[in-house]
Amino acid sequence: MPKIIDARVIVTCPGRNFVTLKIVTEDGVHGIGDATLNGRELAVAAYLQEHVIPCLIGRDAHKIEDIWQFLYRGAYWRRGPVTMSAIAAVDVALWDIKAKLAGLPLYQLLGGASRTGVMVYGHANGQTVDDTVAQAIKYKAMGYKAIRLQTGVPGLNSTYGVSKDKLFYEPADAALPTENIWSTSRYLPTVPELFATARAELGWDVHLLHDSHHRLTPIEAARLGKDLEPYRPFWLEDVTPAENQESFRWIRRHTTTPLAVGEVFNTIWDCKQLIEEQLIDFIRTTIVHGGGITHLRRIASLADLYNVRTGFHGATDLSPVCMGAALHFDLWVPNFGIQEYMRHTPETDEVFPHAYTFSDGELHPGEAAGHGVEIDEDLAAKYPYRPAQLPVNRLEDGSMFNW
Ligand SMILES: O=C(O)C(=O)C[C@H](O)[C@H](O)CO
Ligand SMILES: [Mg+2]
Repeated sequence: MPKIIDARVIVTCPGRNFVTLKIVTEDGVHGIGDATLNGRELAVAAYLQEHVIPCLIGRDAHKIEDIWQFLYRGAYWRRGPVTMSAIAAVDVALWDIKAKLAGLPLYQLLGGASRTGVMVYGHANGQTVDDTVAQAIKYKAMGYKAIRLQTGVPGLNSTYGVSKDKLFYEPADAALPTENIWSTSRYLPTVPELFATARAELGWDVHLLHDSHHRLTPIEAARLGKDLEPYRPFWLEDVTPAENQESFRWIRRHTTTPLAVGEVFNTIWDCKQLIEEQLIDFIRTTIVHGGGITHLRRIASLADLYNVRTGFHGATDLSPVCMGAALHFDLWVPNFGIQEYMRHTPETDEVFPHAYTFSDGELHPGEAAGHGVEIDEDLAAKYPYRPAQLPVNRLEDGSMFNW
């Protein structure tokens, strides 16, 4: 058996913080998994170091399911983003080892390729509608078949999804949370205007997406969904906070705009009702925050029964290790929808050399054995951890609000 003899956590900050777990077996094979939880990186690192790694030493690396069950079912305190990100890191590192030992790219172990490439969406954003649409035109010229549109809101100093840099977006911008101001009434009219301009300039031969980032009430979300219907969005994302899954019944009653939810979910229990009642069209929970490949397989299989497709989260805070693993999953999963792709900085790409490639609007995980992503530990050590937290939102009268 490939016995686990070592496991360690590597924290590095090549532009932003990433937490990576490396597991090593007796015969020198290693696997890596992403454990990054934006703004809470060291909580996951400590959970791994103090509570998980001691339980891994001496185990058979091939027993992925048993180790997953040990860490999830065996634990009295289950679920939650810290726990499930730690479990995901172990799970992905073990799948990486298994595929390397088999000499196969990971997607082959899942069941083989179901498609030739993974359609991704890029991020066009700008301070104004015209800026955003100009960016979207550039994305289309780069070959993207799907583009997310986010624009500044007149009267608000900053808006979710609008960045200074045009290829990267990093909201965790300070050691203590930056305070932003939010106004739903200022925001709501901007999105239909953005989509009307985008369709006029880009035409209909491209998928358009938008993220409301958990800020609307169900009835406001229903209004926005209806207003966007003429422009046929691919999806409208995270319209309301999803702790209350029943809210989506209200939205569904009013609009045919497809809904995507779930980047903040951690287990199948967070989306069970949404999927079983067919209240959503795309599930966004991804490998690193959802317990790894082993658990995402269960979520995707449940979703498939109800015509819900995958649309994995892929912002810059999900490391190239998560992206690599997600792409193997995407290439295989029967009910694939789309994959988010926000490019990493060149510094990050150098720390995490990877086999995945972009061409013609699609990513491909490559044919390297394992998930195809490595970490250069010497280079990683040159970028020490920097405290950074996500922003918070207040309404114009000072009340705390969802970010
Ligand atoms: O990419 C998205 O859709 C997001 O909503 C990005 C999130 O704000 C980000 O990943 C938080 O860490
Ligand atoms: Mg989102």
